[in-house]
Amino acid sequence: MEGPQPHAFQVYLRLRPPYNQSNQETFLTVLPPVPTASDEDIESGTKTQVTIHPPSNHRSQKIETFSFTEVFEETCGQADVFGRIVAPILEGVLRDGRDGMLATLGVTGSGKTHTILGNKQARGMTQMSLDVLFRSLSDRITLLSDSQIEQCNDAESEIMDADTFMTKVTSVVELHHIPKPNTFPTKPSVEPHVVQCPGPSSIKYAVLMSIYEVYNDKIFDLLAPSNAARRKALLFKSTRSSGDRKVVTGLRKVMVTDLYEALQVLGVGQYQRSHGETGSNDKSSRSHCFITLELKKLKKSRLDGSTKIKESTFTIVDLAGSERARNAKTAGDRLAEGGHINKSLMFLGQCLELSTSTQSSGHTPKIPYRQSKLTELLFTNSYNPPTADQPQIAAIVVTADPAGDFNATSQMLKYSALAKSSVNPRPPMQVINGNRTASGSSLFSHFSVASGVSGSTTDERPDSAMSALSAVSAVSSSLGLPRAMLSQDMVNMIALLQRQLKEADEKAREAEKRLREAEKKVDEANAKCLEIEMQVREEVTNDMEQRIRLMEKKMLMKLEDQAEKEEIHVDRKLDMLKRTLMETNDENDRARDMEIEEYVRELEAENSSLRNEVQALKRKRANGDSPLKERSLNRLKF
Ligand SMILES: Nc1ncnc2c1ncn2[C@@H]1O[C@H](COP(=O)(O)OP(=O)(O)OP(=O)(O)O)[C@@H](O)[C@H]1O
Repeated sequence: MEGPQPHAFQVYLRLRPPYNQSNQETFLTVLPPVPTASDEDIESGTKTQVTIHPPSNHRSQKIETFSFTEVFEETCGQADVFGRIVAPILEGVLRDGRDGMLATLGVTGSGKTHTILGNKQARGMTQMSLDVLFRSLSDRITLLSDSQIEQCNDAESEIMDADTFMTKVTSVVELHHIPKPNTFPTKPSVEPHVVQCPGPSSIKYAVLMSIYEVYNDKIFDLLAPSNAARRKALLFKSTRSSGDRKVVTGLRKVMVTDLYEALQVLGVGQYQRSHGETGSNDKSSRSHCFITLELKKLKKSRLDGSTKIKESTFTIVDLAGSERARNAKTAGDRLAEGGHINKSLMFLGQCLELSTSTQSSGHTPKIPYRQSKLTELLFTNSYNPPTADQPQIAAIVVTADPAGDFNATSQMLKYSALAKSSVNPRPPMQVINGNRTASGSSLFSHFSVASGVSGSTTDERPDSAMSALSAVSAVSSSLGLPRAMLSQDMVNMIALLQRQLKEADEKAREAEKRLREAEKKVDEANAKCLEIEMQVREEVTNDMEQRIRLMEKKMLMKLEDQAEKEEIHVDRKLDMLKRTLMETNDENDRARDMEIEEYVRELEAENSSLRNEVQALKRKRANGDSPLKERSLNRLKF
């Protein structure tokens, strides 16, 4: 079954300031507002184009120009980006009940996360959006009742208020990772952007916040904490109310009622997001993160008291950055993650390229967004399909580092720009006799322009055939002389030069055609290389996973073996101990027996001496001696 028609995006370019203030060489130049832009744009000075100049040692010296909805230069701050891009989207979500989406796309380290989440000093688009949202809704904010939850939840979501959520997560999420109010940056201010929500004050709003990530092409809930190894991937499917549009099911959604609660939930989501250190960024996002704010507009019917719920969603997406394994210096898990990231971004590139060419050409080709979870989510899930009276409001901010990786940045601009053109600069021609005087050079440039000798590959060039007559006129006016003052020799020479120029022009065109063909082949070869790189990455990943499983199995067997040996060893030791104990017991018994024998012997000796004594006494009595008397006499002796 065919899904809904995917949408197209407004595409902005944001350049990041240099990493350090030293004079780094940059390859991007922002062009002044162009006359082809609307009058309004020229007045407000909106810049929409950049050119990219390859480094001098690069294979191709083609200078390319890319057009965007607007280009934000290095000096633009978070407030500028918010005011120009995000505030209008929020206005559409809050005031008109439309769905909106904001995503950042770029090479790793180019400033995607900085734009979306800011840093310790400055807020990002998410914090500023939440601030505007709660300021605008102020006392209209409410919680959904149980029956309302049932009414609007058919995606198996687990909906709860912020207090319940915080008590559930504090046992899992380390407490110091949950932000405290005094740790939130409050700048830049969002003062001018409060939106007036239409309708009577009886209309209430509930805000549901969910955060999930696409990691290795699987969707994981970032608000449902669980052990990384046992994380359960969520399903992306159609539900009763979503029709043929798929939605992420089984998400935990938190009803937030103020900025503080929302920022705490955001903190938990960020704590659980997959990050890693790469050679290009010390805290690189290893997943695509989706922050979703669902606005439920509750309107009570005066007739039957029932509540009508209208929904609009604002989705903020922080995409992981594309990277070259060589630059990112990744290995193992990081390399496999990088493979998945690059693959999903390659599919996104294809879809974007097709959707922007659709915008400029007017026809609607099929966009292959079903190739990955990321493109499916970005192109269909984040909001309801557009209709004639409800066009989508979706923006992609492409972030670029003008002093970063030239190849990766140029590739990124190529597939995200709304329009592009290129110029192949040629080595400058020598003026006859090498005398390049001021008038000589202006004469030359006049020839070049008049005869269409420029490197442009666009269709600006007029027909290269120029009559000798007009060439003579052009030269005479360039020299500021009347035509009649030019000698016949000069006229002949101009005609000759003009013919040579025409031939050179044809040769140049031919060479240019061949160059374009060669470039096309190089592009195709690059795409093929990328595809092969993806395949190899996948094979390496699978191979590695298999090896790890095998190693785990071997290790397990070794451990079991070791445990068995340990057991036998312990048994033996026990036996020995028992024996020793028994032997010790025997020795003790023997000692005790000897003691008893000794004691018995002593007793027997005493017994026999007593018996002797008794015998002696008996004998004395028999002799008439009284032993008692003898004793008394003995006593008297003392
Ligand atoms: N416009 C900017 N102004 C000031 N600092 C910036 C800007 N953009 C990026 N940075 C800083 O550069 C560093 C890298 O930026 P960030 O993490 O946003 O890159 P990223 O594109 O999200 O990278 P990855 O894809 O690897 O996650 C951060 O320290 C960030 O604060």
